[in-house]
Amino acid sequence: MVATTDICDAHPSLLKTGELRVLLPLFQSYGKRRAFHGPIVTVKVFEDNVLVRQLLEAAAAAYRGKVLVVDGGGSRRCALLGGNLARLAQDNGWAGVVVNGCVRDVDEINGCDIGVKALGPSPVKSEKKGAGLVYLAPEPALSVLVNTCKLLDQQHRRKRNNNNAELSFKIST
Ligand SMILES: O=C([O-])CC(=O)C(=O)O
Ligand SMILES: [Mg+2]
Repeated sequence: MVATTDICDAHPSLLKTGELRVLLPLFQSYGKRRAFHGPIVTVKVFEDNVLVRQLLEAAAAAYRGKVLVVDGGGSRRCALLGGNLARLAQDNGWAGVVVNGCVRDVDEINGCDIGVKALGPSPVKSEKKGAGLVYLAPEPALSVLVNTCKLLDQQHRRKRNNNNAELSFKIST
């Protein structure tokens, strides 16, 4: 595994242009893997984790080794991932999950052989209405290293700019 520090040192120009960006040190580590990496799949939700479950339980070969980025808008009012979802992620071969939001069942998540980064714990479960968006990566070859370093935003931005890559999954309330 390449250290994220070494990636930053090797690419100062990319850091300047913003093509290489690092996570702010806001994330806590959960799960057995503190460091993990992989191409990302991004789901955007707000206080509702139905789409997160749909992705993690899909058992699709295409998701093996990938990192699920859950853009939960930074809400700390409820959890978007818990022990059951973390176990699904592990069993279906995801490398890890990054949650811009909270997790619950922390002891159960810590028993899973995946990496999870999240803002913190919340014991409160989320809504179950199924609102949100899933973004598919237009460049599946673009990998990310998730430790303290992220190419995630870059990929996320490209996806936002590419309408074809944005799949409206299900919006029903
Ligand atoms: O059901 C949820 O919202 C999250 C949860 O507790 C789990 O994954 O175990
Ligand atoms: Mg639970």
